[in-house]
Amino acid sequence: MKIGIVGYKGRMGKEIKDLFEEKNHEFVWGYDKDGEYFQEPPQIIIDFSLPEVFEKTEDYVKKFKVPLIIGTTGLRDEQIEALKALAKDVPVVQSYNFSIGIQLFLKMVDFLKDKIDGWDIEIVETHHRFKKDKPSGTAKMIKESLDKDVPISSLRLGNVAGDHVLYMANLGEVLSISHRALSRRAFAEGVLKSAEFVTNKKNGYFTFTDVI
Ligand SMILES: NC(=O)C1=CN([C@@H]2O[C@H](COP(=O)(O)OP(=O)(O)OC[C@H]3O[C@@H](n4cnc5c(N)ncnc54)[C@H](OP(=O)(O)O)[C@@H]3O)[C@@H](O)[C@H]2O)C=CC1
Ligand SMILES: O=C(O)C1=N[C@H](C(=O)O)C[C@H](O)C1
Repeated sequence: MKIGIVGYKGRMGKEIKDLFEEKNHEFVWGYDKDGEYFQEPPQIIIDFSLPEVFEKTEDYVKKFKVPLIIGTTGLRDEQIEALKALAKDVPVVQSYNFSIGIQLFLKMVDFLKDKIDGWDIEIVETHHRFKKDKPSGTAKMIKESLDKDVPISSLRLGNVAGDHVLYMANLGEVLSISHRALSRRAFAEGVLKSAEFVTNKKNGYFTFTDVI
């Protein structure tokens, strides 16, 4: 397929471009801080950028009338609503984490959440020093799936691709679930799966849970 990437010069943008090209897809369009790269219209747009770029992405998706895969974190409630409105016309896949491991993590949380009443529960996330948002989108997803107001601690260290740990403790024991992305490739592979998933869809709002 012919792909377009918003944030194509960024860490995730480059990883996604490399993976798709390895799989014989073609990068034909991009948007980044210094403007537009245009070779030909894309058949899909992938956005890994910043919340402030969202309205540009929305305009381009409408212009090209193509599916959108969006992994940008820190989106505001009204931007999520705008995505749902967009999904009436084109397929949209939105997730704050495109790794398979975090999907399994969320399933474990779902299994545990009604069995840990009265336990101390905390989330710790660690990311590279360049990450702009805090806490991570994934930590927020984990908190949301617990249905509890749990504290999140954020560490910004070196070049860590993405670590999330959920700690649960009573007076006698500590239980934890931990996920470590060893590189950004894990997220890019989830994006590729999502792109394949939307090819036969006309419209609809999906998360990565729907994809796998
Ligand atoms: N859902 C998931 O699985 C994952 C989500 N993410 C999320 O993806 C997003 C991108 O992460 P990452 O690739 O590390 O970030 P980067 O900062 O490396 O990439 C973002 C890109 O967007 C560019 N940019 C900045 N401002 C603008 C602007 N106004 N208009 C257009 N482009 C702009 C940046 O340019 P410049 O560098 O010059 O500022 C950069 O090239 C983040 O929200 C992150 O949390 C990351 C990994 C996985
Ligand atoms: O910015 C990153 O790098 C990451 N962001 C996502 C998040 O905020 O949860 C996903 C992943 O952990 C990497």
